[in-house]
Amino acid sequence: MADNKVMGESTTPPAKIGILTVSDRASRGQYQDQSGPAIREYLTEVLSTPFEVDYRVIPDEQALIEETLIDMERGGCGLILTTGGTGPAVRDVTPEATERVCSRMMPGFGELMRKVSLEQTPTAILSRQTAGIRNACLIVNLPGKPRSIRLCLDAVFPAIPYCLDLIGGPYLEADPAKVQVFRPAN
Ligand SMILES: Nc1ncnc2c1ncn2[C@@H]1O[C@H](COP(=O)(O)OP(=O)(O)OP(=O)(O)O)[C@@H](O)[C@H]1O
Ligand SMILES: Nc1nc2c(c(=O)[nH]1)N[C@H]1C(S)=C(S)[C@@H](COP(=O)(O)O)O[C@H]1N2
Repeated sequence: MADNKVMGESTTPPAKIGILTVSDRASRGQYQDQSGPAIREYLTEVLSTPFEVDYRVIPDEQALIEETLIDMERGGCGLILTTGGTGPAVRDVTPEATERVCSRMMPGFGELMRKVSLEQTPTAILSRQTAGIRNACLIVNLPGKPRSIRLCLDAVFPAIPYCLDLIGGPYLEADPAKVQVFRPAN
């Protein structure tokens, strides 16, 4: 029994998680990206299963966002968290890129993040953040503001491991003291 557990643990590869910062200015080095590192810090804090990160910073160019999401998914990412480019400005195109590469959308993620964000700031209504599924990969948009990252992830993270189970993605467990993930008993 114990041997099986050790064998199982040693053969399960770490989950691969993409962190994609979409920001013209961060990609040009005009300011340092804080939102991507905030996502990585959050994952490190809450996840109790091993994971590795594919982190990239790119400008708000729809074709490039699509190519990068596809490349991350083909590279084995089972979860991709984007930040930035969800607003109404002309160059904000992350939701469009997400929709283009996904076969199915998961609108509940954006709805819940906007709900909790609106409790803190009225400008949350301006985020068009969404989520969707490409093959066995879940893509979730977060707003660009560094302070939005923890709030939004605290709201939707409980749903992410079970969603990944259902689409054949990587198995994730979280520290229950940090995030209570929900999985039905059967
Ligand atoms: N990834 C980030 N890292 C650090 N600060 C950020 C980041 N994204 C946004 N911000 C901060 O939030 C402010 C407003 O965010 P907003 O979403 O409007 O960014 P933006 O102006 O669209 O970014 P960009 O022009 O670089 O694409 C920015 O001026 C910046 O101070
Ligand atoms: N939690 C939270 N959500 C938020 C914000 C915020 O500060 N906190 N900023 C809003 C603002 S001002 C904008 S314009 C939109 C889109 O931001 P983005 O284009 O950087 O994704 O997210 C909104 N959602």
